[in-house]
Amino acid sequence: MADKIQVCIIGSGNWGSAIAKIVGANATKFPEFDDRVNMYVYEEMIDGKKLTEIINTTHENIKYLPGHQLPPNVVAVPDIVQAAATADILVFVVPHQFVKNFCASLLGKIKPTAQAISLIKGFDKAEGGGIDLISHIITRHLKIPCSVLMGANLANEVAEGKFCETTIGCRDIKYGKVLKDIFQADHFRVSVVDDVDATEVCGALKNIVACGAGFMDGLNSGDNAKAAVIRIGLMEMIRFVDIFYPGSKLGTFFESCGVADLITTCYGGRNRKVSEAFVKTGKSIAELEKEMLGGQKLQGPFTAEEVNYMLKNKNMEDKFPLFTSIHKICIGELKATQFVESIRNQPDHVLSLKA
Ligand SMILES: NC(=O)C1=CN([C@@H]2O[C@H](COP(=O)(O)OP(=O)(O)OC[C@H]3O[C@@H](n4cnc5c(N)ncnc54)[C@H](O)[C@@H]3O)[C@@H](O)[C@H]2O)C=CC1
Ligand SMILES: O=C(CO)COP(=O)(O)O
Repeated sequence: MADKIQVCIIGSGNWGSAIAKIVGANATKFPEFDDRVNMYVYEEMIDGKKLTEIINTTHENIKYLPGHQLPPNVVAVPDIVQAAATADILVFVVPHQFVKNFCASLLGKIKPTAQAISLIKGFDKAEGGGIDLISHIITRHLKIPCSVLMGANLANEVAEGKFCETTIGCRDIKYGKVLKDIFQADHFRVSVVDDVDATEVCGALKNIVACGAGFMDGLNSGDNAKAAVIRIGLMEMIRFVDIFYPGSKLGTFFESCGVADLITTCYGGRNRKVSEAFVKTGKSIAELEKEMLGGQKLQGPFTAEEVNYMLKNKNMEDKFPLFTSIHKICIGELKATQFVESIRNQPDHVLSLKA
């Protein structure tokens, strides 16, 4: 057993639970993997019962992915160190605001040979006025390599077995093959690329654009206006990568992590849904997140804030009018009705990214 690859999933929200269905099934299907997959669950009480106990007896995460059976070899563990201690692959899938705390708990407690993969869409503020990629935070804190998996992957649809594609960004081709084995399914098709940073940045930035799409829906501005937000959003995503992650490839935007994720999130995602309600109800985003998402977390407004923190520090807000106005609308500095006006004039930009 000891020579088999052990996988641990860190996180058990909507996406964490959906991906556990695939990872759990693949762990039993391929002989190189240990059957048992530990899933770290942030413990909470539901109707007087521990969520971990509910998952381990009913094999259903009744709070974050109700109505779906997890494979019985996926074992819910409330102690993160115990869950991860012997793992060879650590799958990070928690809302991005919590990742640093989890890394701190794991420091020095994991196998030094372990590898990580982040499914987390978001950034963190870095010292000195910039932003950090989540995979870089994981690598820096835990001193292990970290790949990423990003794509047009609304969790409920993936859990229902509906077809989609995804992108794994991995610098080591041999290891990319192992990751493909543990994540790919008939309905979940994996492409592996080596453009890791751009893959991750796409996943984070599209959540900001989805808020803009939701504002347009809330304003009843029509499909053309929403399409304009998606197009301008894509251009700002490309510009962002071009400026801050030079050497990335334009082709990455045509993978699932790019255009496809942008489209699905702008139509079917939580960020879109809550942003529409924000415009229609006048309630705050935090209030609506609580009311509408049953404990699930929004990433877009935080990401908009993190990106704005960097753009402001670099005096570059005017190069990214869509990202900037979405942030300002989220924090109440700009009215949603001023959204169109704020994105009417787009800056010129000559790309240096190559296919
Ligand atoms: N849900 C989706 O359709 C997709 C989500 N993602 C990304 O995956 C990441 C995780 O998202 P989800 O699994 O959907 O999570 P979620 O949005 O369902 O969030 C709930 C999770 O947060 C945990 N949590 C709540 N409060 C906490 C606290 N104080 N400390 C630590 N953990 C706490 C809960 O235990 C639960 O596991 C995000 O970055 C998201 O953008 C990526 C693709 C699809
Ligand atoms: O990342 C997602 C789909 O790929 C989910 O987006 P939301 O967080 O907006 O639901």
